[in-house]
Amino acid sequence: MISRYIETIKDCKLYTAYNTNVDAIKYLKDEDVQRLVDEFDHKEIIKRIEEYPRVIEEPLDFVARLVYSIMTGKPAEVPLKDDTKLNEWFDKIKYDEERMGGQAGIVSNLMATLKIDKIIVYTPFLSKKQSEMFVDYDNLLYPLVENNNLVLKKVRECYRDDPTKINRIFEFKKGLKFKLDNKIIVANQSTRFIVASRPENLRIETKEDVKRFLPNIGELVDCAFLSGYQGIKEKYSDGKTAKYYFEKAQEDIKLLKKNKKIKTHLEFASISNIEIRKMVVDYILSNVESVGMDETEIANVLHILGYEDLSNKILKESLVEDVIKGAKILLETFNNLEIVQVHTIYYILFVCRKDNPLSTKELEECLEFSTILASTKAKLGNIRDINDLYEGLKVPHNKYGDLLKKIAEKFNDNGYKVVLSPSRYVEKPKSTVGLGDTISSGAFVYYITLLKKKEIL
Ligand SMILES: Nc1ncnc2c1ncn2[C@@H]1O[C@H](COP(=O)(O)O)[C@@H](O)[C@H]1O
Ligand SMILES: O=P(O)(O)OC[C@H]1O[C@](O)(COP(=O)(O)O)[C@@H](O)[C@@H]1O
Ligand SMILES: [Mg+2]
Repeated sequence: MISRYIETIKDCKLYTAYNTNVDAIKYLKDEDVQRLVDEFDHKEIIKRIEEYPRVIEEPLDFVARLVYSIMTGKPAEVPLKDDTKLNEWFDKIKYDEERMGGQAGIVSNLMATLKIDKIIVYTPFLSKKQSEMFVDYDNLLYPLVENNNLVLKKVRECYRDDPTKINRIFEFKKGLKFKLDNKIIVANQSTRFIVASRPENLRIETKEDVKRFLPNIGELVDCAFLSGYQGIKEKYSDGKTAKYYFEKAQEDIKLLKKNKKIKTHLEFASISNIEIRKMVVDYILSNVESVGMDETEIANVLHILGYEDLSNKILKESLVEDVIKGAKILLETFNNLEIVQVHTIYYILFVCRKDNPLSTKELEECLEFSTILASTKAKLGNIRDINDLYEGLKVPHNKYGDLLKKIAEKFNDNGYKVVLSPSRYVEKPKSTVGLGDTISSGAFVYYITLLKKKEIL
């Protein structure tokens, strides 16, 4: 089974941009969280949770949002104010591990390890340390312009004198316990809380030299996996605005598709700034063929599109029926979209129009492959070799799987194909950061290669 999956994707050629960073990971234990909350007045933490800070401007904001994430069992990402003192406060924490982070970085390493034909990755910051986070395989290349020509080189040979962007990741396990204002808080889910650094001089863009060659890069690949737009700020000190960067990002997609109609995927992320979230929808979602997101993210998009009740219901009740309704709304709203992929703890879902060239069985195969990738990464912490996937395969589908599949099948009507694969849920995951990127890219690459085999690409 695994060898068949790997054989299927081996011809795929992928472009990915924009975000890479170093994830400094702290695996939180009960006593770490207790010590952290005890540094502050518990009543102040509770008050700050109610205020729901959308940027971490001081340590109390961080503690409040982390506690909220633990209480709700929901993954979250909150940007950190670009401030030296605040960074120093976070640097005092002893992290357990450093790893490749960012959608483009994670997807590059995963696909290079799975031995797909070619990955071209572009990222605006590429320090020596960052370049060394990439796996050292010949199928993973970086675009450079030399003597006015586009050249592709191994990423590790392409580093520049750039800063290294470090995100701090706080992983917590189901059952983690601490006391807040005399109440015991227990985590009902294992997940991660991301403190995302937002350096002022990091611009989510393709620099002019490489940008000129995007149509050539598009010709060299079958598809593009794009993400990192959550890192765009509303305003920069040099007067540039989010609008400026979103217009450029939209241009990039058009340039990639100029010479060859490649398929593009947007990987959504948790975007706390509502204006930026709206711009990702207006400029990017409206230009791609595929989108991947988690349950909270689809709820947030629906909110932007004016479906407040459905959005709130998804956030509160997590019903698969509502998520499917939401996915159909996205397909109705955006003609450009051909496939919507949503991942949650219990399932991974594809919703597409009835005329999608892949059969429901083929669509299910894409999802099945991605659940194995997710369970492997959750169990081992990382995928270092194709043979690791046998570990993921040993993890059974979760106990709600049959019920969820039956519900999803009911939505397979005249207009749509709805396909669901239950997750292979790892009870005690080694880590959870990057699982969403792993699932989405696995399903997307598999989808693309099946289209390619049918000569639709
Ligand atoms: N413990 C887990 N076992 C298998 N799959 C898991 C586990 N925890 C999370 N997942 C999957 O990963 C995504 C997370 O996606 P984000 O984009 O990072 O929120 C989750 O929806 C599950 O499908
Ligand atoms: O928003 P940023 O700063 O680009 O960072 C994105 C973050 O999301 C990740 O790519 C993980 O995403 P998922 O857990 O959703 O797969 C981290 O590695 C990274 O720290
Ligand atoms: Mg994600």
